[in-house]
Amino acid sequence: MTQIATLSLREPLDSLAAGLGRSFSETGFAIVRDHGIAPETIARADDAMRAFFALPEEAKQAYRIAGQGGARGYTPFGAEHAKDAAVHDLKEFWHVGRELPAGDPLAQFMPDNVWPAEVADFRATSLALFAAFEEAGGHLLEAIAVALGQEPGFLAPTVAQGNSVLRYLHYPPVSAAREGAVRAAAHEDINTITLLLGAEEAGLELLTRDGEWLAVSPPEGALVVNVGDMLQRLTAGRLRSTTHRVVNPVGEAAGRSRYSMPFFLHFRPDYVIAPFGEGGEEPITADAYLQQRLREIGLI
Ligand SMILES: O=C(O)CCC(=O)C(=O)O
Ligand SMILES: [Fe+2]
Repeated sequence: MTQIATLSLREPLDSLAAGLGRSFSETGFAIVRDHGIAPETIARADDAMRAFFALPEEAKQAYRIAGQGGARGYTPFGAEHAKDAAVHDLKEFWHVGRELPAGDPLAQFMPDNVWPAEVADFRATSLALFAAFEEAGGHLLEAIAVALGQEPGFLAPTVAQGNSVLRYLHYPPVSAAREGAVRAAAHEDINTITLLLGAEEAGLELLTRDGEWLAVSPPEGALVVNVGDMLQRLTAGRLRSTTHRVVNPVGEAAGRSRYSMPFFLHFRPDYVIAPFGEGGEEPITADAYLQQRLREIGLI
């Protein structure tokens, strides 16, 4: 039976690399403990996120930014759908991006953040969580580089000033769900790697190589880490970007909201993803690839 490996970020780099490499080539996912993101930082972000989603619909809509593909601020219920899916996902979300210094040329790819005036702690706590995710992600990328037979620092320049996004996700109670719609339809993540907090609340499932859905149930506070399409492309498929979904709860849980916090760690927008290994696809910049994929999911 397929198992998702559980690893500790405090393990020596070689053993972390071996564990991640194996897990990412088998399931595309791993569970990571001791990730170093402070519980207080997570709790504060969780409070800020819940306070925002509890605002009246009109207040939230004020933070929807037209023409940006949901890159920053609020994206309402019913906007995003999985590639080729006929119905929209049952979720609303908020995106926080990197804060760039004034005049940075990468600003052409990365719009400014917006902040909800109604939630005092939102900005500070979100930026603290972004930084903590980025640090944990950097460590994971060192292990991934080693797993790929490279120096630990090999991937660091590819994500320096990367176009990473912190997503606060709210899936409302499903009693009013539309026919056939699920919280998040089967999809693959677009980015390099994803670090997810909050998946203790049931629903996340991955598709195994045998074509079976396997529930992902991390212990309290652990990270779920998965490979995205950009890393799969860079490694010519050696590391797998695995299809996953969030199914609707049944029974008593259907009346409850589900909240989660994925951090989509991205390459620099101008980084050229030139696959190493045999059978890779054409080189393409991370930004061109992102735009292509956002069109497919209805965000631009
Ligand atoms: O909410 C979750 O547990 C997963 C969300 C997800 O897969 C995504 O937003 O890409
Ligand atoms: Fe995902």
